[in-house]
Amino acid sequence: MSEPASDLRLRGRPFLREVPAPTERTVVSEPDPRKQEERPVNGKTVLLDGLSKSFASRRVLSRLNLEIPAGQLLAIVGRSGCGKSTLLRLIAGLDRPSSGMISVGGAEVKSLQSNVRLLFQDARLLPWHRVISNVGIARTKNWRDSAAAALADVGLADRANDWPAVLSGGQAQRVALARALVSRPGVLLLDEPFGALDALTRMEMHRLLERIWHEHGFTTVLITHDVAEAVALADRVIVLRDGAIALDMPIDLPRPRRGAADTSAVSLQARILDEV
Ligand SMILES: Nc1ncnc2c1ncn2[C@@H]1O[C@H](COP(=O)(O)OP(=O)(O)OP(=O)(O)O)[C@@H](O)[C@H]1O
Repeated sequence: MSEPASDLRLRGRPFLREVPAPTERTVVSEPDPRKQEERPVNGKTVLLDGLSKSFASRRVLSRLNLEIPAGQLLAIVGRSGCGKSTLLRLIAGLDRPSSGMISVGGAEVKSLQSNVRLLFQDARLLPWHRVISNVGIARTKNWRDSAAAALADVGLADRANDWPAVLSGGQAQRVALARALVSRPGVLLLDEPFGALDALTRMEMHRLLERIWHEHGFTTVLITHDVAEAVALADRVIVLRDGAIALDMPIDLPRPRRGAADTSAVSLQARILDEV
């Protein structure tokens, strides 16, 4: 089937654009609803096929089958210890399944994937490198330019020469996000990335993630304990329980979303909580 002309045009767009001078306003700006259809397709499809994982005799994940289409923002919720981080580590290639298979963009995951990036609750910046060097840590060709563009994308161009120690928690997480974006990932895996942030910073980070995800089009898997966060951000929410998928629910709310002000969001949250 031939692709729509708009898709072809957008694929030609540079992934990390030069953006106007960063300000807090740039960072928290919401996606323009008029541009909802103009999404680039840079994401990779993630496929889990009969995926199981056990540690010694304890089975944590049991024959999971799941297709995450390219560019989708999927949230995974579930009780502590249900296997969320284990699943993310398997997708990233940090660990190997006990049985079954994972593929990213059609290629089986057998080791660490260069087009998959993982973000944790703590930013994990190297304290002996300045911010720009942390972002460009892979030292690819023209790393300084691409690191500066990624920092501008998260609204921190003016902090390039700071040390990580002087950043706030939210700023450090934005630097970690820039470091993930600089390699133009096909898949971004987020393991409770906003869990340690205060409520206002968390809301800012939600809008930042939504904008960047919308503009770049990578596939995103977000792990969260926070059902409201899952419904606010995701296209689809999965509940993991007893090593299996207990609920797989699309979130069809229009973007930008209004969070607590949206009564449909609240009823979706209640349905998810019933299954957790
Ligand atoms: N390397 C390991 N060796 C042995 N057991 C492990 C290992 N990693 C995870 N587990 C076990 O697998 C189960 C799932 O752990 P996991 O960290 O994936 O849960 P989680 O859903 O992410 O929990 P939380 O929400 O508390 O972070 C737990 O019982 C944990 O003890």
